[in-house]
Amino acid sequence: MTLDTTGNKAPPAGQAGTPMAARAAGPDAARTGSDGAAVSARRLSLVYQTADQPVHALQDVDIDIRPGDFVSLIGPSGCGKTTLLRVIADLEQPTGGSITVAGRTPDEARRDRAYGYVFQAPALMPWRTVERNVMLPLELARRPKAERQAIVREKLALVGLDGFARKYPWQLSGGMQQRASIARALSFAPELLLMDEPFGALDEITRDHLNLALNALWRQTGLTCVFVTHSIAEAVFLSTRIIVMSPRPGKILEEITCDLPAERTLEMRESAEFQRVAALVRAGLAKGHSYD
Ligand SMILES: Nc1ncnc2c1ncn2[C@@H]1O[C@H](COP(=O)(O)OP(=O)(O)OP(=O)(O)O)[C@@H](O)[C@H]1O
Repeated sequence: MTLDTTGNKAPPAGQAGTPMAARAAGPDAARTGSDGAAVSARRLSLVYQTADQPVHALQDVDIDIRPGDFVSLIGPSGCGKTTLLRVIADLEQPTGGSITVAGRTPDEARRDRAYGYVFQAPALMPWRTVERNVMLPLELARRPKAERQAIVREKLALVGLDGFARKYPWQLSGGMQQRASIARALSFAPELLLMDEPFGALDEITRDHLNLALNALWRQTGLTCVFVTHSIAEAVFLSTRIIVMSPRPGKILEEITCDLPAERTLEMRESAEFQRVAALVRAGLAKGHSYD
């Protein structure tokens, strides 16, 4: 199965390639909390202490993300999108409220390698080939060589990079580099994929391709995705739910459901339903601007 634009290829042996419903019911099912949530937060707050004054990056955030959801976080700069992602990933400690990641603390989820994290910049090591970049977390975890090689082959195929394993990052386009960083984030077969504006630096055509490819990957694997973006079109295209945030303090302003069919096509962007959801997101963002 590749991270292609059709989502219709057969999965290689051992890859979780069943449709989401089947995966959720099977032995491979994503682990969830007792309430069934992939991520659950109550009155989550985070105040950064700075030399000037405290920064309320998150205030009283309630969130419930179900397994298999594709949730986008959208909002103006400084509304706490990255902070929320980093709290889920145990990279920041909340100063108030509670959060669980598949029923665990973020610290436990990190130790269990329950999530993969994709940054805006691919952050690949230029002196390592693509396969050795994807392999790095497995090397650090001292996984046996044969196992590492099999996983890397599988993940590179999943993101449509088979044939590029021996290339160096600088020999790849920006979109391909980001595919490699997604493959690396998937190396421990996480149940949750956290992505912080992964396609923000790409040109529009490449971004369209990556959006189609990510939609196919999500449908094929049943991963739960939390995706930060500034683009209304990208949020609507990818998501089952869009969370609109506003700054000072960072808060959730609106949650908008996107009921488009799971398989998204570029043509769908012209549809009345797509436009309707985009208008709701735009209106939500406009409300947030009244904070300025
Ligand atoms: N380490 C830090 N120390 C102090 N303040 C911080 C720190 N990290 C973020 N902030 C502040 O917290 C607020 C939320 O930042 P955050 O990066 O989460 O927002 P964001 O919505 O992701 O913004 P952007 O869209 O620009 O990436 C901002 O006011 C930011 O300046």
